[in-house]
Amino acid sequence: MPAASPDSRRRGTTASLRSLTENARFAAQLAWRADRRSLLQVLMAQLVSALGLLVVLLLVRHAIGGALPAVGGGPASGPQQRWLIPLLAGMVALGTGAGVLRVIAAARQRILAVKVDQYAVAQVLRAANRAELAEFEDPVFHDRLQRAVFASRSQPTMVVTALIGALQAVLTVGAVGAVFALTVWWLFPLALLSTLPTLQASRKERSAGYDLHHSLSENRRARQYLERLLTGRDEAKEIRSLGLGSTLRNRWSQQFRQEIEQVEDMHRAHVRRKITARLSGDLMTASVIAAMWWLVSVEAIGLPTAITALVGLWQISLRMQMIGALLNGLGESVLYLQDLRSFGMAPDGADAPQRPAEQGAFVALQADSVGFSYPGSAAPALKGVDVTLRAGEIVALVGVNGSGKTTLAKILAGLYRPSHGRLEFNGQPDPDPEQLRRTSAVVFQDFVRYKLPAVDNITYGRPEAQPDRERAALAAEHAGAHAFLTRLPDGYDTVLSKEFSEGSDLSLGQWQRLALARAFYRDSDFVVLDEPTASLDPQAEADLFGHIRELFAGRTVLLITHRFANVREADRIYVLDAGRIVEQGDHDCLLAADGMYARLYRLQAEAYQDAYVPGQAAGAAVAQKL
Ligand SMILES: Nc1ncnc2c1ncn2[C@@H]1O[C@H](COP(=O)(O)OP(=O)(O)OP(=O)(O)O)[C@@H](O)[C@H]1O
Repeated sequence: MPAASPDSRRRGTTASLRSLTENARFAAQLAWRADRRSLLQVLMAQLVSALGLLVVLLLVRHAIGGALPAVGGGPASGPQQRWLIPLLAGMVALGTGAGVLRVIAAARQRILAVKVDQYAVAQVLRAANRAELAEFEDPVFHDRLQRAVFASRSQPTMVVTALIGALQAVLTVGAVGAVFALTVWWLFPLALLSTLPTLQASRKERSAGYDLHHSLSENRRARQYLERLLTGRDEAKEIRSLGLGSTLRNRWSQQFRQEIEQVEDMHRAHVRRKITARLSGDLMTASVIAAMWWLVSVEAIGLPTAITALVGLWQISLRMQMIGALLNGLGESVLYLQDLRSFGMAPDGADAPQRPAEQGAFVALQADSVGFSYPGSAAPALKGVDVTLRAGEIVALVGVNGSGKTTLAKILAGLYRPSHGRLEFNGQPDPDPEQLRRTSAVVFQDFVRYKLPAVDNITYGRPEAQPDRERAALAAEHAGAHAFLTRLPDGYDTVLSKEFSEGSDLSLGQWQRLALARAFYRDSDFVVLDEPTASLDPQAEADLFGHIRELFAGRTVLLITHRFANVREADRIYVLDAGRIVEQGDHDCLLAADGMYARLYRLQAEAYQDAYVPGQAAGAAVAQKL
């Protein structure tokens, strides 16, 4: 690797210094927004205690000056000695005051820390929530998200605490500097010089941890994923059934070992740097003390001044060591804040839950030559797709696995933007995806099971409105969920997870009915049903499709299903193959065309007919056919 030129090193240092100050300012803003009262109180306490130290040092000098004749065998009750007791009493009183102040400041600082944490995590959650769905397909986004989550947890607090500590140290150094200015001003730069090696070592150490953290992002995500697999309730059954536990644990250990090796290397380098810095710093301090000794012996300065200066030197060296240590932590934490900032922190009060569009907002939705490629995928998932949905229609998408049905539905529902071509909504080209999202209700193939009270699982369909239990019950009735929900231990208020006390769980089909109920509750003009009956029993499936026009009267329905019997009633059926529309029309027309739809339909119909042979077991019939 070529060595960096002095010029580029300087540029790098300036840039890192700039980012350090910007991130430090960002941390201060976080603290200000999170709890400005506590912040101000803590800062005031630091200022007052620095002033206290200044006064104490001056008192020390006077006290030593007064005490020396007595120590040296002079009169113990001269005019200077008479001040000694009140001086000492004053110092004790100042010490007590400083102690009380420290207790109050520490408590306020802890409260501030919790609030800063809460504020920073809330910002990340908000930013993650605002990200476009397509971003979740990108590993780089997940690395950034993971680093932002890490940075949001306790890093801002560490930075704020370190900044306050650094401020305290700087104030202390300033106070000691002021004493030096009044006594031996030339000692101050020397004292500062003795701390240079420590500061330099901190600068080198600053970015090493952060760089390592960056390089480990993907490794850590992989490890966390394995941890979720090994501890998740939903995964527990399959992992036990396969006996996969130790394989996954070994994989996890391997992943962790890589991280540990790199962390060890980094810390070995840190230790070497720190020891060298410490030794050279202490050597310099010793030289300053020796110089003082000589100056006193040639009577260039008095003993009280020398002693005060040494106390000051000790204080400075202590504080500068502290600043060095803080700069290490601070430097690293501040760099982490870069991850928070770059993830996109929103101004306060940014987004309220989106309000579904008013009824009657859907007239027509059209896709013209729409193409779509997932981020990082070479092959497009959709190519030149034209579809039209008009108000009140039931339109079906069919096709083999991976033909692009779900992708198209997500584009029509405003979850992805087309990569090519365009959408037209109610005659308006390129509609805002949010407008489409507000108009639609989607029942996903892999719907979310919220481990929350059942009623919330339904009313989350309209998060912006006050939950309406009557409407929730009606939606559940339409979805065939009301009966089993009322039988739960706590009815609609039962928490739907055994992971929480007094929680209950549902069968997969019951969960699917709940997802349907959520869509009914949302009451949108446009409803996307992606395999809405995959887990339903035949009766529930027949109930839904037998009444689909009544249940969704006045709404536009986009239906995706592999069960061809369920799309017979659709006004129009689009057949997708490898991302293209290869056929379209109603059921009869597509059967007459005798193309892909007809072939798939007959295949399914035959399987049902052949499987049922009166007087013979279905399995036997299928086996005979094979
Ligand atoms: N998140 C993704 N990232 C990359 N490619 C994807 C992603 N999701 C789907 N694909 C690819 O896009 C194509 C279309 O997938 P899509 O899920 O739309 O198909 P589908 O017709 O709904 O399939 P199925 O019937 O199995 O649900 C497939 O080739 C699939 O591999």
